[in-house]
Formats: sequence, structure tokens, C-alpha cells
Amino acid sequence: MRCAHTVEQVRAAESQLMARLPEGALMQRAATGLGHAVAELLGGVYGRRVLLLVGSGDNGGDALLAGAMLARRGARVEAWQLGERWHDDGAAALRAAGGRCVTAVSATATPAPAAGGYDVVVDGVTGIGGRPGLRDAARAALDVALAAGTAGGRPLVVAVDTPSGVDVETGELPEGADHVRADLTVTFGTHKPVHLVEPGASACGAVHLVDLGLDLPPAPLEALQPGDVSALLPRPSLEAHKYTRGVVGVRAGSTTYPGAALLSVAGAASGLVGMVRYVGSDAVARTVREQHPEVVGEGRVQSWVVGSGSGDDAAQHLRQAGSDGVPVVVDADALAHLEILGAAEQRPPLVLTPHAGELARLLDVEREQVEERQLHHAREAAARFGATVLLKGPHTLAAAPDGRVRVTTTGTPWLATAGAGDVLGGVVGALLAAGLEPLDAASVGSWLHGAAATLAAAGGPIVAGDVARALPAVVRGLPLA
Ligand SMILES: NC(=O)C1=CN([C@@H]2O[C@H](COP(=O)(O)OP(=O)(O)OC[C@H]3O[C@@H](n4cnc5c(N)ncnc54)[C@H](OP(=O)(O)O)[C@@H]3O)[C@@H](O)[C@H]2O)[C@@H](O)CC1
Ligand SMILES: Nc1ncnc2c1ncn2[C@@H]1O[C@H](COP(=O)(O)OP(=O)(O)O)[C@@H](O)[C@H]1O
Ligand SMILES: [K+]
Repeated sequence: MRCAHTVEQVRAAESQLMARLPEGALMQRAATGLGHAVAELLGGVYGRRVLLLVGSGDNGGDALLAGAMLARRGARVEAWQLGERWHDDGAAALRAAGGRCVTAVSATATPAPAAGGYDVVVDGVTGIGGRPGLRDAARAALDVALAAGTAGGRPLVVAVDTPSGVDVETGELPEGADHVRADLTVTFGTHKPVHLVEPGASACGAVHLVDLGLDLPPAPLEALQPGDVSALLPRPSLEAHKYTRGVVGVRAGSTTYPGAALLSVAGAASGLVGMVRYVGSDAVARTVREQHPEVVGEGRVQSWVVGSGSGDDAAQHLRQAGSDGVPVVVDADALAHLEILGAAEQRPPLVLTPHAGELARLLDVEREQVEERQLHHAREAAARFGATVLLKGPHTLAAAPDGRVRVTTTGTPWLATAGAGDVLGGVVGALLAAGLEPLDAASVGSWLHGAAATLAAAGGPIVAGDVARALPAVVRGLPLA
């Protein structure tokens, strides 16, 4: 499991460990990891040109000590002091290693870049102690630095712990203010939410974790890894028969949108359960059975998938599915009719699968607000509706009503294609029917769906049906549990 902890949790774990280690040992561990990561990114050290942007806190200290290490190995390292103070031991180490320190850099006194420019700019302005946004001195220095690549282009940017200016706890970007965009972020001890949650995650670039040996509590935010998915995935036992594996019912599609029925069924019928039932108009049901001969009609189910392309029938289908008492995936058109299910305590377990626009309507806010504050809105909806909420997008979030959140790191932008969400609803419904609890079903389903999209796309375009067809291969390729 990849875990992201809060700043408070990180600070508590760090101070516990620091009490047992010699002074400065933890920062040296962080700086050594950072130095190695920069060296690897540059494909060598000797003769490379490195600019450190250094703020007033320990984040700057990490940058200075890593810079000293690179300078000792032959890099040409320069550090710009952006705050009123900086980490004195770090600056002394850099000077002793032959690095150049430029003090008192301000918005009106930004140094001229070194002749020949820089291969890499290391952002040590702020880490977990930073407030969102960049101050003028940092913004001006960054502008100058980004225009000073060695080959006339932009230098690479490595963020220390977090890209400065982003909101570390939420992954939100500062409103109307600047922040660093990194090619690589080297973080320490554990991930922070910004490394996983969009839009901040995109500002981190690739993320490299340096282990510090921290003793950490359970994380409020997690990202499943292949081994986790494999361990959670329901697999048929030797004694299994189709009913013990679970039956999922699909109430999706309509005569206007028959394709949604086909795609929801395709997701549900990718082999994760013993049986799929389809309930809809005769004409659509016939089309479904032509393409999926294994699908049967109405009967007992262990979960329902409702709403994709249901149009005007969505409310009626949701009422009928909800009256069964089994978990329900509520997608698309059905999301507008949640009140039909009665008070929260009377409802069956629900997984709501909105994209940002649908969640905005549910919460009566603008789509942009959801996109800017994804973690906040997913958590708020989960608490308000007493349901697991799968907020779909580039880094889909699965939020449980108890506050736990999982983020999906599989997938590809090629997945942004009509009907992909219908397939996802079917997959999540199948996992619910197979016995997973809602947060596991939502997060495992989303992980498999993203991985199937990446496999099917192989760097090129796909349609929604390709995702469903690639699912069995993804399951087959999981590491053994
Ligand atoms: N603790 C540990 O054991 C370890 C910690 N480690 C490292 O320490 C980092 C945390 O260090 P930290 O606590 O010193 O905070 P940090 O992020 O450097 O910022 C501090 C100061 O910046 C300023 N500032 C604030 N906002 C700003 C803005 N928008 N723009 C510009 N400046 C701004 C503000 O100071 P002010 O100027 O307001 O006085 C604030 O006090 C952590 O991320 C990791 O890299 C590793 O070495 C591993 C061991
Ligand atoms: N930029 C993106 N990168 C990766 N995945 C994306 C991106 N945009 C959308 N997706 C994924 O594509 C799917 C789209 O679903 P949805 O919005 O419901 O579309 P539809 O209603 O057409 O099926 C979701 O699984 C979502 O997470
Ligand atoms: K930083």
C-alpha cells in the first residue's frame, strides 16, 4: 500500500525518531536520498550544473546538504538564499564543498544566472512547513531559473519533499498564486496527500520516496498497489459454484442509450462474479443477450448497478434496486434521485460514481470547485450521503463515509472516452456482489479499470469496450496473493 500521512502525523513520527538519533542525522538521511535521486535523474554528477533555490526552513537545509554532496562529486552547485535566514550548517557544508552561495536574494535583487545555465533547479523553498503560494522573491527567482537551461531550454526541476506553493495536505493549488511544477519530487518518510491527489499530484511530476525509518500510524489516504489488489481480489475456491461467487444485477441503458446497457454489462461480465443479470426493456435486453449470451434475466442478486444511460427510467430502477437491501452502485442518471432511497439509515450500502460535474450537482457547487478541491468534496459527499463516493477523473478518489480515502494511480488519459464510466460501474458492482465491502469494491474496481485501460491503450487510443475486454488479462497479470 502506498500511504499518505498528514503533516501532523509526519511531524510526530519525525520528532519521535529524532529523539533517538544524533542531531542532524535525519536531515542527512533525507539529503543523501535527495542527492542520489538528482544524480540519477541527471545520469551523472561530474560537471553538471545545479541551482538550489533555498527557503528559510529545513526544506532548504535538505537542498543545501544534497547540494554539498553533489559538489563534492564534481557538480557545479550554486545556492540562492530566498528567505531572511537559511540553514547555516547546510550553507557551510556547501561552501566547504566548493559550492557558491548567493545571499539576500529578493524580488528586486535576483542574481544573473551562471553563464552556461543549469541542468537542474532544486526547489528547496518550502516543504511541509510552507503555506500555499510563492512569495515574490521565490517567484522571481524561479522565473529567472526556468529560463536558464543549459541547452537554451528549461532546466529539469526537482522538488524537495513537495513542490513549493502547493497545499501539501489537500493537493489543492493556490488560488491566484504561483507554485512550482516539478519533473521529479523527492519526498521523505512517507507520501503526503499532494503527491497522490490532483491537481497537486500533477505538479509533483514523478515521485520518489526516501525511506527515513519513521514509525507511522494508519494513513488517512492510501493508494492500492498490485499486491494489495491481488490480496483483496475475490477468487473462486475449489468448491465454488456460480451462486457462491455472487450475482450482480444491471439496471442500465434504455432504448435511447442501449450502448450504456452493453458497456455496464461488459464491465460486470468480465469474469469476477458467477452470474450477471440484466433488467431493462425487452428490446435492450435482447441486444444485451446477443452480445453477452451468458447474461440472464431478473432474479436474486447480491448487488445492483443502476443508472448509466437509464434516462427517464433511472428513478424507477433505483427504487426497485434499493428495495432489495443489497449494495447498489449508483451511476449517472440515477445520482439525481438518491432521495428515493429514503433516509440514510434505511438505505442499503451505496457506491456513488459521479464525475466532477455530477458531484457538483449533488453538492450544489460549480464543477470547477470540485475539480480544484477534490479531496474535500469527495469526503464531504461521502459524509453527507452516508455512502462510498467514487469521484472519477485523472486520479479517481474513493471516499468512505468514515473518512478513509483511496486514490487510483492506474489509468491513462486515453480513458477519457464515452462509456468508460459505464464499464467501471459494472466492475464495481461485480466486486460488491463477490463480497467486497464498498470501499474495497470501489478502489479495487477503479484500480483494475485504470490498469485495463493502460494495457488496452498501450500508448494509443481506445474505446470503452476495449477496457472491459482487457480486464481479464489485468487480473491474470496480478502478482500471486
Ligand atoms: N522535521 C524533520 O525531522 C525533517 C524534515 N525534513 C525537511 O524539513 C521540511 C520541513 O521544514 P520546516 O518545518 O522548517 O518547514 P519548511 O517547509 O522548510 O518551510 C519553513 C518556512 O518557510 C517559510 N514559508 C512559509 N510559506 C512560505 C511561502 N509560501 N513562500 C516562501 N516561504 C514560506 C516560513 O518561514 P518565514 O519566512 O515565514 O519565517 C516557514 O516557517 C520538510 O518538508 C523536509 O523537507 C527532512 O530534513 C527530514 C527530516
Ligand atoms: N484525464 C483522465 N485521465 C485518466 N482517466 C480519466 C481521465 N478523464 C476521465 N478518466 C476516467 O474515464 C472514465 C470516464 O467516466 P465518465 O466520466 O463516467 O464517462 P462516461 O459517462 O462517458 O462513461 C472514469 O473512469 C475516469 O476516471
Ligand atoms: K520544496
